[in-house]
Amino acid sequence: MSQKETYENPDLKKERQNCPFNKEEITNLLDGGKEKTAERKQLENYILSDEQLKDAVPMEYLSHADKYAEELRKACLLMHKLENSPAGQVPTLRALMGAGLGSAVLKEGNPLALHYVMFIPALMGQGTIDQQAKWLAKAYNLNIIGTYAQTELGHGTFLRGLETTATYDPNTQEFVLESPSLTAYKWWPGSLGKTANYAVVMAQLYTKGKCEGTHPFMVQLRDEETHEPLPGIVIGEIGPKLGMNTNDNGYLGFEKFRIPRDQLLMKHSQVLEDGTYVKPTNSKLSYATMVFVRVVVCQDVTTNLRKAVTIATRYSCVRRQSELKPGDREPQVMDYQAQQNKLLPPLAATFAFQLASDHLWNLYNTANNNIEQGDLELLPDLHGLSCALKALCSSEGANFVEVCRQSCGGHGYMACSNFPRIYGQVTAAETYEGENTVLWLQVARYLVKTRKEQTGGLSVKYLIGEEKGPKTVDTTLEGIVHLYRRTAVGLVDVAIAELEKSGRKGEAPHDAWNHAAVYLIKAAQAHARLFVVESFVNSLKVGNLSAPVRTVLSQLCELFIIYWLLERSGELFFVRQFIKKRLVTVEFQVRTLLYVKLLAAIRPQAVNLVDSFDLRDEILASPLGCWDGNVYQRLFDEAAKSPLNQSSVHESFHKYLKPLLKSNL
Ligand SMILES: CC(C)(COP(=O)(O)OP(=O)(O)OC[C@H]1O[C@@H](n2cnc3c(N)ncnc32)[C@H](O)[C@@H]1OP(=O)(O)O)[C@@H](O)C(=O)NCCC(=O)NCCSC(=O)CCCC(=O)O
Ligand SMILES: Cc1cc2nc3c(=O)[nH]c(=O)nc-3n(C[C@H](O)[C@H](O)[C@H](O)COP(=O)(O)OP(=O)(O)OC[C@H]3O[C@@H](n4cnc5c(N)ncnc54)[C@H](O)[C@@H]3O)c2cc1C
Repeated sequence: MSQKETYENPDLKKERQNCPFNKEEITNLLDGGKEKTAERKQLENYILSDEQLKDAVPMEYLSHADKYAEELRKACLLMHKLENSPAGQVPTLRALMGAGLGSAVLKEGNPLALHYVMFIPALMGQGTIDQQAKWLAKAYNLNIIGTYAQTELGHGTFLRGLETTATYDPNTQEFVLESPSLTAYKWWPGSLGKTANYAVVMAQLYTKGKCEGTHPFMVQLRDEETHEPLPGIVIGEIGPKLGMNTNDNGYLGFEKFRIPRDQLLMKHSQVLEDGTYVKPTNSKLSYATMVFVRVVVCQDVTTNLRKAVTIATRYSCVRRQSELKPGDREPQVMDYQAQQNKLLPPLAATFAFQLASDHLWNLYNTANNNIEQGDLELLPDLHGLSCALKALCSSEGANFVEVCRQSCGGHGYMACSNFPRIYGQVTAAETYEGENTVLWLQVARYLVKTRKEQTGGLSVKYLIGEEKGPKTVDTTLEGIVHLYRRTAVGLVDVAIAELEKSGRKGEAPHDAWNHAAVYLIKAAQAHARLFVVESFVNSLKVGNLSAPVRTVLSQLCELFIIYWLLERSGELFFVRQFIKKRLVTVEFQVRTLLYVKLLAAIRPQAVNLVDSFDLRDEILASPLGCWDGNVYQRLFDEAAKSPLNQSSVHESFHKYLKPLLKSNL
């Protein structure tokens, strides 16, 4: 490992003995190759050895404003470090923006994140070549810092309802930006409060008296020298949140603010000098920046989940509690089947989510290249799959992180355990970039359409034609995947039947849709799960894995697939075959037996598996999860940092408590 200490907790030491597989092989697999692992380690050494990037005191003890200033200081320093990075600028940037290395330095959130995650992608995806030539170099050189300002106080989900207007004035060849009401104020964009001086602003485009829908505009918000908001721009920060508190999410209002015509980002649609509007080939192309971020979110949630699982697994092997066998030494809590039931499914999920995210990333790149050439064929499948996996990884991820926290008992509730921050980040992803329920309904729309019209992209091919495959209990991995497929098809058919029933009752399509929402969401979720389990199973068939690694990954795969099936066993009733043959009970019993066996089989490798994630202590940032397992000493050391422990009696005792004690109430 990268950081062997002199001390090693004896229980962890024992866990690490006789590992049947080569941990490095899994590390390389997750990094994308041996060279990538070496590059990552070199980069981590380069960044994490810099004393100026370390926190003098834990962030929790700083004020809201001081936290922001401190994270901004480090974020800027990180940008300077890019120049001499041994890994090169692009890979370094990627590592610094994610939940891995970046979060070791910027624990509370990166005030520059939106610039890289959305502003630059929006310029690239929405700007013409000329516009990119004008702005991109400045953005890459950090001469300007931008954000993506779409959501408003009154509307986030319903983009057609956005109120900010951009009205073309052909006399001056300018757009006039206006926030016509309080609810029209932009509200939420990251980096907007204090950091950004530019933004891609989504506004309703009006020209020749007609509204043409929401479009992206490049807008300067602050003076490039003084950083003061420009006249006509009202700007501020929205205040503390559940997490990500140094991302300075902000608000923004426009008071008849004018920008030149060529600051409408015109790659897909244009407004000519005389005000003539030129339509895009597909009106949803202006939503493309969101698609990109949904893809990235899946990867980020997976990294965060790996951190949570590593912390909880190591701690569970150090922690001894209660009595398993009467009279014996207290066992490691990991030896309770109940604890394995908590921690091994999220451990398996980290692999499942990574493989599915890799698949999505490849689809994104292919689809995006095609779109650049004017071929939009893959767009519906990309939209459907990115919505499905973003919603699935973030919602399951947040639940799993919470289970990891609970599995650490009281100590998991400490801020220093790092669970609050990890949870704050993962649960945010349930809401931003498309609220999950709303995304499930987008997925359902695609599924219903595919099933009814019998045409659709690769991820929904199974909905076309009659399903084939075994109809009885089949305990092979393929057999279980087939069960997932039949469940997904069954749920889509039930949702369609509901829609048709409402239609026959005379309900309008929008009402029928609303009244079938429960079924539609279930169908979308079953579809997303099918995709994840299929990716997991298929990826084990290929690849150059050694036999021991293949064995442990297959066990994790099987465990994960059965775990979900048992969690959702009620949904098996939607498989027609099962209602007739009453096979659900048999399924449930057979699978539970297998599941319990797998818990026991994987338990001895839990620490070795999380070790193979190769997450440095600085990235885990938790006394509970450190490699050496010196949990209690580290918790004590953390407590010593509390400002309340800097004196034996706090001054407030004399001010408040002593008078109360003496008051004879
Ligand atoms: C929910 C929808 C999709 C609804 O849009 P709509 O125009 O009303 O569309 P509809 O009538 O339901 O569907 C019409 C059609 O448009 C398609 N479509 C919808 N979105 C896309 C897309 N992105 N790509 C490709 N196609 C898309 C749909 O599939 C429909 O297709 P169809 O008619 O069925 O063939 C949309 O409004 C939306 O995406 N809302 C979510 C808002 C969101 O994601 N905001 C993100 C703000 S930025 C942020 O949060 C950054 C955080 C980052 C950080 O802090 O790190
Ligand atoms: C940490 C964080 C960072 C963010 N960063 C940015 C940013 O950088 N830029 C930016 O522009 N925005 C940003 N946002 C805003 C974010 O994208 C929106 O909050 C998100 O899209 C959800 O929209 P909303 O807040 O309007 O929720 P609402 O849509 O009001 O959701 C409220 C409830 O209504 C339900 N609902 C809404 N519509 C439907 C429907 N059609 N059918 C069924 N149920 C429905 C939802 O499921 C939810 O339960 C950020 C948000 C957060 C939390």
